[in-house]
Amino acid sequence: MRPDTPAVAQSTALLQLSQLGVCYEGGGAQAPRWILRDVDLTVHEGEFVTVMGSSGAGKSTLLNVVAQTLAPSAGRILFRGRPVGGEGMPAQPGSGRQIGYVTQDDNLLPWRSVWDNVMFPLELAGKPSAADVARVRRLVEQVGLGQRTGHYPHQLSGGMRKRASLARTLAYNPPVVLMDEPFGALDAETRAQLQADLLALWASERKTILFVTHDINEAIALGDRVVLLSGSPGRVVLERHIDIPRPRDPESIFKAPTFAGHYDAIRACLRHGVGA
Ligand SMILES: Nc1ncnc2c1ncn2[C@@H]1O[C@H](COP(=O)(O)OP(=O)(O)OP(=O)(O)O)[C@@H](O)[C@H]1O
Repeated sequence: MRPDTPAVAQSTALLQLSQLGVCYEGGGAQAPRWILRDVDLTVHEGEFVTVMGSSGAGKSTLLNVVAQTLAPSAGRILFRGRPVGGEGMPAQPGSGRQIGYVTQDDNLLPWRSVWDNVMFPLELAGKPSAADVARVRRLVEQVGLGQRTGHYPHQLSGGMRKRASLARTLAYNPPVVLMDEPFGALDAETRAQLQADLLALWASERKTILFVTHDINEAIALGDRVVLLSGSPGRVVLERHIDIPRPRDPESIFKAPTFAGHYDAIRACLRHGVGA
């Protein structure tokens, strides 16, 4: 298999969101407000989907619903054909092994070393097996923290903290990984390196990824498909298949012959809120 290639054929629907809606109760005299409405989205096994949309379009809300930290007000989510929250599905992310969530904040425990942070979800689930420990050791190497396992979060750079957070999420081997602007606060060089490392991990770990970003270059460089939320309430207004061959180099993605077409279509849609 070529590196940086979706490991599983993208034909099996892993996640199916249909007619999904989220309505927040208004405080005091304020009326309830629909944030998302009629969101239909199918994510396939092994697919890397990047999610874009203007600020407040409901991207984090969408991830929260998929992660089950927030119950939808309408519609439903199927995971491998079964309703999320049903039998065999975890009640919360982290308590089961289906959906991992890398939030905007890394949420590393300051009193635990890198190794102990990464091992934490496995410890919560019981005594980690020798195979688990070996797997985590490999993961920590893969994210480039092999020499930092004894360091504490305050001794790490921003990029290293993101790497530790990613390794911790992958430690319990969830088939789906949700990532909410994980690289937003990093400098360009660190960001490009993390993007490349994430693509390599995605290929080797066979994950299905939903990745929120504000950066069009990042969305194109990483995604098999870019999904754009817009409107009030938010809904999917664009789904654009990214045909740029893999392996991709995020730093030079703009050199790909079809890059400009993708970029312009996404930017136009971000500006005007209609599908291109
Ligand atoms: N608990 C809540 N109660 C009421 N409104 C909320 C709540 N959480 C989020 N919202 C509102 O829902 C809308 C969508 O928020 P969300 O964080 O999903 O947007 P986003 O697209 O991720 O934005 P950003 O790009 O700025 O992170 C916003 O208007 C926000 O104020």
